[in-house]
Amino acid sequence: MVDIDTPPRYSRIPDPLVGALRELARSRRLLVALDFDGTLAPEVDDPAQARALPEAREAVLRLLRMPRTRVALVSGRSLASLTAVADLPDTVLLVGSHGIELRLDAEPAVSLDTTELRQVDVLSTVLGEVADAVDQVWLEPKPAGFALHTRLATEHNSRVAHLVARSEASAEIEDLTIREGKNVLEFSVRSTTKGEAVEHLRRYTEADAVFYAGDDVTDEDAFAALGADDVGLKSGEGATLANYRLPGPTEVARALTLLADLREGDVHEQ
Ligand SMILES: O=P(O)(O)OC[C@H]1O[C@H](O[C@H]2O[C@H](CO)[C@@H](O)[C@H](O)[C@H]2O)[C@H](O)[C@@H](O)[C@@H]1O
Repeated sequence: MVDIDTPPRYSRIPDPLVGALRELARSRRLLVALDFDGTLAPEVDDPAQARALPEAREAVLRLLRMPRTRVALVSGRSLASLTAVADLPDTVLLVGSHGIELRLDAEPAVSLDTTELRQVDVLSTVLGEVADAVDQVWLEPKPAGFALHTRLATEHNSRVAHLVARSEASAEIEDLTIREGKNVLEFSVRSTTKGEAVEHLRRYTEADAVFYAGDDVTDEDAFAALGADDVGLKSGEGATLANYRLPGPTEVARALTLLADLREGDVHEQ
């Protein structure tokens, strides 16, 4: 068994979270569901350059090799983008575009109907005009929509781009899903949430307990889907429904290492 009192490896993890992870590690079937940006990977200006911290990646790889343990990445990124930056074995379950795209032990599939395809075209035009007109604002395409990035724009330009994009896109498309994230406004012609994704993953993996870690507003839907036997961990600042919080990806990586250590001890004892 692991001696979790050994400093300094786990010293930055509060005792209540250590206790909760210890309980979680004893679950028969465990699902570890993780947001990517801001949770496994520190935020960077170019989304293509984001990478999980080495310690987080190592913990994920260890958890992936354990029996009765599944690991899922639950991201707002498109599946293609998530696959590229995550660079993990095929045994990881992937949820992209906030639940629209799934890769669960099989080939990914997402097919938009003709109305949705037309709406994506309209979005491309409307949001493309906003991105072209405002300095340092750019569009990231996704299968069912776009992310309007404003990280490098001035605060004023960012606000203007968000306002104009929101109002013009909503005027063109009824029931458009718009989500605000960190320096990003996300537009999708299909509505799903990370909460629905976690529920789906729970059923799919037949998990008795779920660990979910995330940093952004869209992760709150996932935290809301957790039950009494689950553990929700917020990475960084901001209001949250999660029952635990750590300052950022460095500490999340530490918590994942602890979970892997505890689970390794327990799965071999069971
Ligand atoms: O659900 P996530 O895995 O957290 O994905 C949310 C969005 O992440 C990416 O954008 C964010 O991270 C970028 C890289 O650090 C950063 O430059 C950007 O400002 C952040 O908003 C990604 O590009 C989006 O598609 C995701 O929806």
